[in-house]
Amino acid sequence: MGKVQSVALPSANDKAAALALTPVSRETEARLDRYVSLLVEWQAKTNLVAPSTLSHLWTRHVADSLQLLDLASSAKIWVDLGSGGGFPGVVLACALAETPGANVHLVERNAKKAAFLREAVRITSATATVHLAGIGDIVDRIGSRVDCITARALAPLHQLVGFAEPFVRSGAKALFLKGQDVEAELTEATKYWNIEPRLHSSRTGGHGWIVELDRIERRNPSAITHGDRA
Ligand SMILES: C[S@@+](CC[C@H](N)C(=O)[O-])C[C@H]1O[C@@H](n2cnc3c(N)ncnc32)[C@H](O)[C@@H]1O
Repeated sequence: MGKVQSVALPSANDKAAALALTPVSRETEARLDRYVSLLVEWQAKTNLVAPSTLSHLWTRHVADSLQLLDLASSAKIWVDLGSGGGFPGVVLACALAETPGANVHLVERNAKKAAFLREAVRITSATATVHLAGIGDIVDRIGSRVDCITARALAPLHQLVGFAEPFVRSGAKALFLKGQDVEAELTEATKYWNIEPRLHSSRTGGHGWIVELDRIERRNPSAITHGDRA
């Protein structure tokens, strides 16, 4: 007999706590409900989030993503790098679905995860474009009219800054969700880049930080090895 694994599903209490931290409209809540159900369904066959985080998915992942909206309240065109299971990109797309002209570009190189993202966009009717591609290949495809670029759990900060540089040079803001090692990552990043980061502590508690960047200039091009680029 095969072993039956019990999975702790997202709880109503967790959802209530998340929406108290980051309130949304009823329409957005309905879209997020559909997204979370789909994610739980797919999680059985594709690893979209760490299984240990499934029981507090709303606070750990959904609210973590939603908090970015207040830091770029007028942004309409977003690019989420390494979207994986859709954090923060699909959550942002659900919240922006009623905003005229809004679109979220979801960049993901893993075909299975990109398929999940397409299905999530379809069932939520969110306005988003899924790019099955490596980050280095999509800069030209997306074009320069980008208001905000995001990434979560993708790469060390100095690499993220490199990914974001062409967009920020054209006027976008970068918002990176980071963990407790943010100071060390900033120290490393400033070896390669002139940046003036603004740090926001995460509304969802823990040791999370959001790094906000409005300006990126390369400090010493020869210091960046080829392997740092996607
Ligand atoms: C650890 S997951 C994080 C996913 C999501 N952002 C989150 O916070 O839950 C990183 C994701 O980035 C994708 N990824 C890594 N490097 C990439 C690249 N160069 N281009 C596109 N996607 C990439 C991986 O396939 C993976 O799905």
